Amino acid sequence: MPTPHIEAREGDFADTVLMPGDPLRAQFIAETFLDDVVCVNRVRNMLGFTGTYRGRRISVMGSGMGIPSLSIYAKELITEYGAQRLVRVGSCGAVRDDVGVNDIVIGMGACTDSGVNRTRFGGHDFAAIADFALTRHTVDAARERGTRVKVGNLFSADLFYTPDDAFFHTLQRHGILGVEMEAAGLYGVCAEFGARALTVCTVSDHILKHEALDAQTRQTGFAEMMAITLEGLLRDDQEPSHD
Ligand SMILES: O=P(O)(O)O[C@H]1O[C@H](CO)[C@@H](O)[C@H]1O
Ligand SMILES: O=c1cc[nH]c(=O)[nH]1
Repeated sequence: MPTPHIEAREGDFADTVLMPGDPLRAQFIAETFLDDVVCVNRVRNMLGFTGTYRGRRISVMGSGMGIPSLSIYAKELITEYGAQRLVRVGSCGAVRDDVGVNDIVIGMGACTDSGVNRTRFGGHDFAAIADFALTRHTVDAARERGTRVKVGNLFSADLFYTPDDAFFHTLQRHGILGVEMEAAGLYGVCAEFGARALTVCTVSDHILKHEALDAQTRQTGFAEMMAITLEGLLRDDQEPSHD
């Protein structure tokens, strides 16, 4: 059962795993939002925890940065530990005028410059999309809390330091809500191995306006994103249809 990257034993993970990029954010989420928390992975310091949220067993584990790192963990969580729902809870950069720092965006789809989904999909374009019911339940949870979220396309970049700034204007023109580095990979892995996926991000910086949150806030400052994600999962438990 343990893999080269995860030391947990069978049953240590819940069927639902939250995946921030930052393992210290995973620890913060576990300690802040979950009860009865147990640490289930320390390999490579990619911290993983299992606890309960309002009585519902939930795990949280870092994915690392970028699609290759996330793909290893997501695949193993599904095929070795039985994960059925993987929700990335990340940070992203904005390019649109109407998306600002601290806004919450939900990745209904994710474009990418990565080749991983073509590799797994016979060389063809793969439409990397979130699970619809999970998306709907999270949006409903946000509405009930009075929290505004934007739902649409993310862009999952291989390079954090994009060599050509003009590309950000292309992303803006195409309505991209946020630039991050994992969602398209998560959606591809979950499609291939049969799990349901969603990405919820808090905007940590505006790339074109040169505004940014500091590293500490990216580690511990995303409470509202966590609240709507966790409440969305409880709603999804009550109506788990794949509509
Ligand atoms: O804050 P996280 O969840 O790591 O997400 C974003 O931050 C990292 C880059 O700084 C990338 O992983 C990107 O996707
Ligand atoms: O990947 C990321 C994350 C936050 N901000 C960015 O510009 N890119």
